[in-house]
Amino acid sequence: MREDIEKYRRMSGVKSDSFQDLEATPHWEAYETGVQHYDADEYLQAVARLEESLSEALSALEECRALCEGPQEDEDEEEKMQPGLYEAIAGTHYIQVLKCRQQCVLEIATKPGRISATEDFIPSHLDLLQFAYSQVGNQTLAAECAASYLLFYPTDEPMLEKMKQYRTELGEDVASIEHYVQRSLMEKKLIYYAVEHLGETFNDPDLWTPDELIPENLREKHSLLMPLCACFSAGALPFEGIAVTMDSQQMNGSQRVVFDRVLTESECKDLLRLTKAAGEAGDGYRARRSPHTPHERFEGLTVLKAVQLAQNGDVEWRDAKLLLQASEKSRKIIESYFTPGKKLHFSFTHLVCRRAVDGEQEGRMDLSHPVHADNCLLDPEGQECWKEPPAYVYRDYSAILYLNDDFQGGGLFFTEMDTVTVTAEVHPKCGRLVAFSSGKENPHGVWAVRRGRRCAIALWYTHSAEHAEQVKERVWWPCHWFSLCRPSLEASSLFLPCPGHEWRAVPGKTGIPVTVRYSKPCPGG
Ligand SMILES: O=C(O)CCC(=O)C(=O)O
Ligand SMILES: [Fe+2]
Repeated sequence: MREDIEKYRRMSGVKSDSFQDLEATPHWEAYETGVQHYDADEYLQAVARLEESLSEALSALEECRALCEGPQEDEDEEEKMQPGLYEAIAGTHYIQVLKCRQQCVLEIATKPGRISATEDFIPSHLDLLQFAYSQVGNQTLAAECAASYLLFYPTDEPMLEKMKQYRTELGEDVASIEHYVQRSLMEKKLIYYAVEHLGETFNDPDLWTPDELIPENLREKHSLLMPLCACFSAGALPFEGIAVTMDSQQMNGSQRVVFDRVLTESECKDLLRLTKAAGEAGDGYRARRSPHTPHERFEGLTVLKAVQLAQNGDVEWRDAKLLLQASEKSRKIIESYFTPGKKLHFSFTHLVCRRAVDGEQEGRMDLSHPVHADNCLLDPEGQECWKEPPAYVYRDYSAILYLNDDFQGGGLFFTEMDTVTVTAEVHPKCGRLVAFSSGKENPHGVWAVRRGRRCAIALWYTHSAEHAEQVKERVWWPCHWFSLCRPSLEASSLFLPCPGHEWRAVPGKTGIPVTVRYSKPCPGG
């Protein structure tokens, strides 16, 4: 259904107000139209709608807070110790009321029908309003919004800078936000006291809570929830000959990059040979059509399947090995470029081809892959991307390593959150690796493949060891397949020996096997 809506949205003459959200609440309705006006540089309309949204949101918040009074249900109650009188009053009742009040901000920041909240909902209103007011020449109100924003983030440099410019024109009316912030801080203080001394737990819904207020042993956990600030500079790459062809700036976005010469022509040829097996025996969609469009056939092969095929003698070992090497090489490049010092695990690896179905290309309006983000559900009207299932929310970085260019169409493109304003395009070719963060900052899609077959290795990475790709971690690969053995692979206790070859693990100091010895090299090794 989402794809259908996206298709209608692309049709000429269809406007955003042709779609009506029957579940919208007053503040959400105002917020979404406010943001749309803001994005269209219509600042006068934007301020009106965002002011309305802010005031509706604050009154929805009051209503929600009022409902926190009265008996509380505690899901964990059974497991807790029976409270004494003091704990009963302080912990079981009062702290529960405070926690409930604190959670209200999540309730109002969650769009009806969604399960996750928009981060920083109230402060982001102030940020947008501050800019919009300054654009319409109302410096006094812009200053008020900046001052209100600073109540949440008192050390925010860009806002402090703006504040300096506005200072002379500053009005006094920041009272409602000041009250909101002060009251919330008092509540947090009490809750964190209960967390430290009464064994309470608390998921702080706000990003702006000052560190000093959070007990030291909880700080790191809180900061993990903060948005990741990735490093944009290329730095030295661990592989020679690889070039950065386009960076975020050249691609008009953030956390986007294109590398060339990651594979040689002959490596592409070998991997394309493997894709033939993907068509015949892969774990894509076999003879069925693409999951995205009936005009294309989609073939896929996972790493585990490639190994199984190699074991059965259906594909060459060295081609299966090349698939693994190429994915590891890409992982290293991307880790060193975007997150130096912070481990990126494989989340999923798929060798995929999209083939135009003969005779069905006339008047195609569809895309080979509709516009989407890789770790959240895009909501173009709301200019949001919901990090909730069925999206793969744990994916942090995405990459596509292209194998060929002998087809028509099939370009990768990035858009704004509206899914229609194209900001950058990447033309696939052998050895070209495009990588980008998997979130809402990078909506992307693939133009229809109108002729021929477009093949690539699609790669997704995660920081979360918990969500690391099971296949690669389960398979014990021969060490000589890599120039450097991967600790995560070495530490694995299951492995898949090459047929007829003996494998032996040599325990390291910690008892974890660190080396793999084998009696004879694997075929193709
Ligand atoms: O093949 C491409 O260029 C992009 C594919 C993609 O975005 C995806 O599979 O999520
Ligand atoms: Fe994608």
